[in-house]
Amino acid sequence: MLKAENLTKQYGEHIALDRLNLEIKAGEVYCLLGSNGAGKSTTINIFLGFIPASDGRALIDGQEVSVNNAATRNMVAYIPEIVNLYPTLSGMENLEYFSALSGFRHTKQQLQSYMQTAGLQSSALDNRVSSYSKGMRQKVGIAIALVKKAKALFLDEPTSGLDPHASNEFSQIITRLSEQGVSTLMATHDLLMAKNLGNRIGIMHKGRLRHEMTANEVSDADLTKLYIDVVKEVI
Ligand SMILES: Nc1ncnc2c1ncn2[C@@H]1O[C@H](COP(=O)(O)OP(=O)(O)OP(=O)(O)O)[C@@H](O)[C@H]1O
Repeated sequence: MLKAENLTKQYGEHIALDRLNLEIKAGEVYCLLGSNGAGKSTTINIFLGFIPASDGRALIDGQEVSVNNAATRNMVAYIPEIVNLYPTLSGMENLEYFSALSGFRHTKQQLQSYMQTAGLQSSALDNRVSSYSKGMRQKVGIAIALVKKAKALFLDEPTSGLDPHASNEFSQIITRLSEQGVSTLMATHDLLMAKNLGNRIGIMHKGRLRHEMTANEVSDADLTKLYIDVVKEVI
């Protein structure tokens, strides 16, 4: 579903992403770990078509991503740490707006049911987004992904700053979406979350993917050690 082939991003002399090769199947949750500046957001931003690759290719469902490719953009949803919504509109109005922007027309009832699936309490639907917590904004982000029928989800440190309950709720929703075949690429600093939510884990350092593993082949302690060894360049 998602494929990176020798994906490279260079800023002048600086190589932010160095020949990344990655494949994520339908329904798979892939967690990218790595210290600040490792290249995680760069990878996500290229897949989203926000920035062009300097070399190599990013493919979504066999189609090559480019900054102007509306076809790949329509297949994806993006949830960053703080979901960008219109603060003076309500959650429902935001959902309605983003739904229309993606070319979908839904009844109010359908939109409400997407919000419900995303876990947003019905009493908050008509409140202005400026009053929403981080977790509530993310639920609207999930509802937008549902409305778009996104095939791939890109998450950039989505649970950073969420309380454990909100973070757990978020994981449950991602798991449900993955069971429905949605592929997820998530950048995170949360090793425990990567282990619990991810099917596969990659550790990046200085633009390169240094280690890849399936989540259930590694213990929490081993993952921590591996991570530290990679970022300290012991291995
Ligand atoms: N617009 C830019 N111009 C120059 N260098 C950039 C630009 N954007 C990113 N970089 C560099 O690219 C490298 C990778 O950055 P990236 O944001 O992908 O890292 P990251 O793994 O997401 O880090 P973090 O965990 O801090 O979000 C870093 O060295 C960063 O300084």
